[in-house]
Formats: sequence, structure tokens, C-alpha cells
Amino acid sequence: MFVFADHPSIADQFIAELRDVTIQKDSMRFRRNLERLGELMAYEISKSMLFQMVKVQTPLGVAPTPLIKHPPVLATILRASLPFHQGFLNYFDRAENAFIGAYRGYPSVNEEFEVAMDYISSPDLSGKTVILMDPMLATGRSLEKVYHALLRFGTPARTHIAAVLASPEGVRYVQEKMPQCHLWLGAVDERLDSHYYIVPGLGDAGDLAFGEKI
Ligand SMILES: O=c1cc[nH]c(=O)[nH]1
Repeated sequence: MFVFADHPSIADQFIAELRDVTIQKDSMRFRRNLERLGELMAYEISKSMLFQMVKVQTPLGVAPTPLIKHPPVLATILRASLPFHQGFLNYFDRAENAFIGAYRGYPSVNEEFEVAMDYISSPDLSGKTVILMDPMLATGRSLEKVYHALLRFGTPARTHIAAVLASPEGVRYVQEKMPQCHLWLGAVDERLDSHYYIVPGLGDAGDLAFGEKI
């Protein structure tokens, strides 16, 4: 597991602006900060990928250069993840893409919400590197459901899960249910509240990026 907050960097500035109740009123800056964190995470994750040496012809000679062997598949849970996804795509510009519509459905009898999933589009994932992203890793249940739904499209060689903020409960859940996945997180917060929101967190990432829904 790699947590950006454990290694102070410019990422902390972007996370602070996402959290800040005044700055987050500027939805364009909110989206751009999610995108910038996607870019930083793409860079960090790229270091763990497979490279091959390529000879690049320059005007003056040949430069041996390590280039990423296979572009990843970027898998995104709609809708809050869209700007985060764009950040990854800015760097992995040859990536394939998968999109999944998953959201919190009606509460069940024991007050826990159900994860509803009604849309999925994906390329073949067999043997590929998948980066599954959601800016908020709260309970981890959406990620688990989406991950298993994606396996219908083939078994990836390696799966990374990227989130900006996580709860300790969500981290434990993902580590227990999906031990084969590698976690990349901006920061791990204190806890979940009774509505399964991350505290201190930042609020509702989808609403802050795209406006309130009914
Ligand atoms: O705190 C949370 C948890 C899930 N989704 C959000 O947008 N915020």
C-alpha cells in the first residue's frame, strides 16, 4: 500500500484544497484538483509497471530509453471519478478504458445501503494491468462489487486500486476481500460516520464536482 500523505509532497496541497469548505465551492478547481491527483498517482504507479528498452532516434544519435511495455486499462466508477480518470488518462494516453455505473441504493433493513450497479463497459482485461479508481474509498463495498463484475471481462495480470481519501475500515475491507490488489491512496482519514461518509473527508465528491443530485 502506498499513501501519498506518508511522503509530504505537492499532493498534500491538492488534497487540502479538495477538503477546504471554502475552496471546494469552486467546482472547477475541485475537478482540476482531482485531475491533478490522478496525474500524480499515474506517475507513481507507472514506476511499478513493466518497461522495455527502446532505441529513440534523435537528430544527433540514438537514446536508449525504458518505455512502458503495455498501457494499463483505466477503470472508473461513475460519476465522481471522472476528473480523477482524466488525470490518469493525461499521462497514460494510450490506455484502454472501462466505465462502471455503481451507486448507493436504498438502505436495507439493517440500515446498510446496497450497492446498485447498472452500467458496465470494458475492454478485454485478460493479462492486463488494471487501475480501478474511485476518489473516495469509504466502505470498500462498491469497489469489491465492481472488481468482481470486471472479472467477467477477463483476469488481469495486476490490479491497482487508486483513491484520494480512504477510511481505515475501507482499507481493511479491501485488503481482506481483494488481497491481490495494490492500494494507492492520497490519505487515510479517521473513520466513517453513520452514513458511511469519510470523516474528516471532504463531503460528497460527486456533488462537489458536478452539482447536487436529486
Ligand atoms: O465521504 C464520502 C464517502 C463516499 N463518497 C463520497 O463522496 N464521500
